[in-house]
Amino acid sequence: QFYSETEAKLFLQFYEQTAQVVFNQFMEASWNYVTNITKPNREEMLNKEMERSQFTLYFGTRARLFNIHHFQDPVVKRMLSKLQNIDKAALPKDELLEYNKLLAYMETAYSMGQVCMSEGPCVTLESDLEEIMATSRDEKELMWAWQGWHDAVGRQLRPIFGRYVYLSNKAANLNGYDDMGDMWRAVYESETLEDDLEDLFEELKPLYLNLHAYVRRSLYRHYGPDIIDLRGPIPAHLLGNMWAQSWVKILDLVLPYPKKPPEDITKIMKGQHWKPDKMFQEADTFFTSLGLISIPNEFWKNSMLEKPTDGREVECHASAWNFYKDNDFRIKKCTEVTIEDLLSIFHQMGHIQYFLQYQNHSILFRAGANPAFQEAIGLVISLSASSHKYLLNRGLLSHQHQDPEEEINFMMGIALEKIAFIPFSYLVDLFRWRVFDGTIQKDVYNQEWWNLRLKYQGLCPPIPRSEEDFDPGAKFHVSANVPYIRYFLSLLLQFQFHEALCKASGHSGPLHHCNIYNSKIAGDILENVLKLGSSRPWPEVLKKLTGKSKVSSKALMTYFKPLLNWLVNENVQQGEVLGWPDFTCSFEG
Ligand SMILES: C[C@H](NC(=O)O)C(=O)O
Ligand SMILES: [Zn+2]
Repeated sequence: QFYSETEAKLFLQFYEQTAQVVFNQFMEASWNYVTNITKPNREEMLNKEMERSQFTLYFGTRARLFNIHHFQDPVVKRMLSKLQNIDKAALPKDELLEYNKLLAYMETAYSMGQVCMSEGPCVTLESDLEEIMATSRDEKELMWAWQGWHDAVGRQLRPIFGRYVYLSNKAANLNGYDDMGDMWRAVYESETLEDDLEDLFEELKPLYLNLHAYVRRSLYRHYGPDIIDLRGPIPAHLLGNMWAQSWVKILDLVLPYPKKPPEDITKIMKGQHWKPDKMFQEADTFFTSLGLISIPNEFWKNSMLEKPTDGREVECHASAWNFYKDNDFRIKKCTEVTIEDLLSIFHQMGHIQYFLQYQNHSILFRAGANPAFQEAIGLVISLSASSHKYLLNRGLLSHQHQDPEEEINFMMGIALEKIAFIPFSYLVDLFRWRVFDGTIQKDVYNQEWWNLRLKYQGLCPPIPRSEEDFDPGAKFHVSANVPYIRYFLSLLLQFQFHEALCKASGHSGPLHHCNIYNSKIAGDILENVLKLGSSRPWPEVLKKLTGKSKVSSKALMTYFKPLLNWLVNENVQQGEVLGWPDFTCSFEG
């Protein structure tokens, strides 16, 4: 029999009270594990995960008894429909336990990954290998670090990834989805998501192709014709980053006006004796300057802001944590004193601000309007925080103004982070969606990964890869079962938000000059959006913020227009070929 709407409301209240306790205990156990990877902590985390799943199964099954189509109250309907997706808790107990062990194995293999020299010490990803990828200009050394990491981690995931896919899809089917990719996409509540994404990517393609051609020329000048084919893809180990997803660390190689190098902000931070705490305070000050909420004291007490030096094994990949309990929000980050880490802290603090703003909502609505909103908040603030105006008035730059050439150098720096990221943030889930829907079978996982890396990013593996390897597994989010399309969408949303907030704060002039620091008007608009959590459909929330309800590439294109003009002019002068008609990798001769 079906229950009335009144009974539904009582049911949801009961859920509310019990959920906080169960979720809090699970978060505590997970936190204890990733900040101290030991067997006992792993067991405890698996236990609490099982308890949470039992809880979700109990309430999810009962939520399905309500026939919400007859209900009037939209909030009750939205809450019940969220409750009805019970994700992996739908699996039979034994398979659920196997699945949780698989997930823990994959994420731990990544976090404990290291590369050992033929004789002597082993090095970890954060920050030894990332440091090499960022600073070495020796192709052979870069090859060693790249291959070492991809072999060490990817090959551990290869044998079990097929089973992970099978169990993921079974869980998705038990929730009424075709496969896990279908379930991941459902969170965006859009029938046309995949087409919209493809359209957006096509709109951004000219920007990426021009940057790719320009950077390829610079790398050609440094590494020569044996390594770089001016009509071909770029070897993936030369871009300053283990996954070639951000190219900021090779700015020195690609600087448009090398006679006017930007000031080294990392050096200035170190000269001013910045410490991780000060970096987090800096971000907190930005948020409070907008009239938003300051981070509570618990944050400082409970967070892990630096890599421990007591020998503990930890998961270094930065993340923000909600403990569903009075003001307990934390960040886990192996912070280094660098400008990149300062901006990454703005990103993580954006998550914390969202947690703070929606903490009085029903637990079912304590999420971003969609996952891309969660990622975009911190990025919007860091767009202002990376502006010349902000850095100057915070004493991190000393040159009073930027001449047109210095401005192009500045925009190149931002482009190496944002434009380089376009194809990578798009293809990671393009790959996984096809693995989940069976288009990509496990005997061709690696070559299909590299087909996408070639097609969208114009990259090649630095050395021949085989089906012994599993290179996508060398990326955190694949090992940690974290969807990725949210980063592609947040790339666009952050510029839409930035443009709207800049306009509201009274900014005039080029978008890349805008800094919303101290703007209470901008803060007020942002607060009204963040407070909603996931209680309203995200197009409605987007319209509240920007006046439009669709994700659009327009604001990003506006921001980079001056640089695109410069790039097109430069590429025409150099007679560059856009794209990679020679689509073979250099080692293929
Ligand atoms: C962009 C994404 N950021 C994050 O995980 O916080 C990444 O690191 O790949
Ligand atoms: Zn994030």
